Amino acid sequence: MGDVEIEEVNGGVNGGAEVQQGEEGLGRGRGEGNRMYLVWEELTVALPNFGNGPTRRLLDGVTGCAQPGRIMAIMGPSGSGKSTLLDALAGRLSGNVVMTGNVLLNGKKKRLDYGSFAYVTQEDILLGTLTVRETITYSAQLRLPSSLTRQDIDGIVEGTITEMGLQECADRLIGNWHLRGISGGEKKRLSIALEILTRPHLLFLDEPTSGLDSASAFFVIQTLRNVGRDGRTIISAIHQPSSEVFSLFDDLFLLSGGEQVYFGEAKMAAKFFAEVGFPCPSRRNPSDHFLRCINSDFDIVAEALKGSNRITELQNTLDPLANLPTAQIKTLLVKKYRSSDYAAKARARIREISGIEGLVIEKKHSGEAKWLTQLSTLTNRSFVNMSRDLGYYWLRIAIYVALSICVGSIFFDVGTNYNSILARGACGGFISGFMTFMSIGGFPSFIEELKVFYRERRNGHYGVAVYILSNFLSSFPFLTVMSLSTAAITYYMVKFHPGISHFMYVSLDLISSIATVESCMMMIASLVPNFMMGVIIGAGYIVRTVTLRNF
Ligand SMILES: Nc1ncnc2c1ncn2[C@@H]1O[C@H](COP(=O)(O)OP(=O)(O)OP(=O)(O)O)[C@@H](O)[C@H]1O
Repeated sequence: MGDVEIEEVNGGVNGGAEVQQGEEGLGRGRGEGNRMYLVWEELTVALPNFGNGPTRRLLDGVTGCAQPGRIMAIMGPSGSGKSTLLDALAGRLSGNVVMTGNVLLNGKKKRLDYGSFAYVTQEDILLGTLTVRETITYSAQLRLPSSLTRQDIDGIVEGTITEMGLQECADRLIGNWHLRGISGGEKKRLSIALEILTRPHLLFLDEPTSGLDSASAFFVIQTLRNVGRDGRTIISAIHQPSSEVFSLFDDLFLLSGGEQVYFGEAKMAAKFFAEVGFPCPSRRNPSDHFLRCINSDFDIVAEALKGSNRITELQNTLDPLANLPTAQIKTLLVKKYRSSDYAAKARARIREISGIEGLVIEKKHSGEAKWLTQLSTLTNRSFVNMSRDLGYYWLRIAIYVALSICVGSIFFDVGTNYNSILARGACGGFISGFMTFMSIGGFPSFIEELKVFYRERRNGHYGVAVYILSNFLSSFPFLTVMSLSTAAITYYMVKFHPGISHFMYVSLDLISSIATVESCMMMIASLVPNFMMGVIIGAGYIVRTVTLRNF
């Protein structure tokens, strides 16, 4: 695939001009500003087994580097450690693994801050109740500088929609458990669009083409390549790209079982394989060939099937791989690579990059949108999500109304004499208790929103405080409607007589009317998960800091 075609497509994206205009608005010209050189040396990630057998190495002393203006593919069979490598570089490893080795950013051993890079995860974590355009617009409002006008932001949003080929589905809902929405491939492209929106200087992508057809995969990687040309550093784990897609990558990092099989220029990988004795047949996709050489997961099956007609037939087509188990091929490749010119070249490149100093690592756009803008955007987004998600509040409101009618019927016109005091107390206790416990009904939707919060927080889109406050504000109208409707119905059924002078009646009636009481209870119930989340995140920070210091 030649560069001519790439230029043509690039020029054809009319949104590109708008994005460029937006970027100038951000004060970033082509190739200017924050350049990120990333080096990793002897990186090992181990999973301690705490007494039950040996420690498992998920990555085994891998070394490589990524440069601005270049796009790197991390390839390998399933389970070879691609996501683990991305997580290790981005400082996102989970707490149960131990990392050793160096990760240098612009020559310094430095942990990547929230907001200094973007990460597109393998799983698409989105709010299903929003449309594609709304999702990108809210994200732009949250992160782009408040100094940009509404038209500038709209221009950037439309440009990104066009770049990712999302025009057709721009006004369709993403979809959730009760709404059929956009396809898996469209969700994937939307996830990428959200992260390239602000043109991050360092971008990690975990399998950005999974679920995409070959044409979409080509356009997505081509867009990333165009983004990279502006001096951005792009690292992407990828599963078996087509030969056209493979040709778009500048560098290749090949992993198998956590071991480094190759690191260097992507176009030289085929030459390396040929030199070791495994040339890529002329009509085979090079990435297919590499993976077939190093995927040893099915050696046992192949051994068991040896001799059968089918496998012999298959073996003939696979020549020269036919007579060697892939575990041996992999070991040979790993050994040969270490002593090869490609490894020497890579080491020289790494030494050169490690010496680069003095480049400032600034945060991406975090904090560039004003706190108040973030608060109003998040509140607005959360309110729209709550009002469109049946499970968040509407189902509960319906249940509360039905319940108030039932309870009101039981205690209908219970009277105001001495004997009704206990009945009124029971009614109040039942309603307030039920309302409090039913708040758990909103949890599944809340958890979905929480996942989006985690993704955005880890990419530095906004802070914890602004999220908690926005969540509280957006839920306020629903809690009020819920409490007042329940109170009003029960109130009417039980028949409150405000003229009665007996203090006991008045106070018990007040409880049974519950407007104030459950409002408070519901608010507390809504605040508790938020508060607990704050505590968990705080504890996470402390544990993470202590763990990192230990390395
Ligand atoms: N935190 C962890 N705890 C336990 N095992 C882990 C952890 N992280 C990764 N692994 C294991 O390490 C191996 C490599 O996982 P990883 O997700 O990096 O592979 P991958 O190459 O990205 O695979 P795929 O292409 O299927 O996504 C897997 O066997 C996985 O189970």
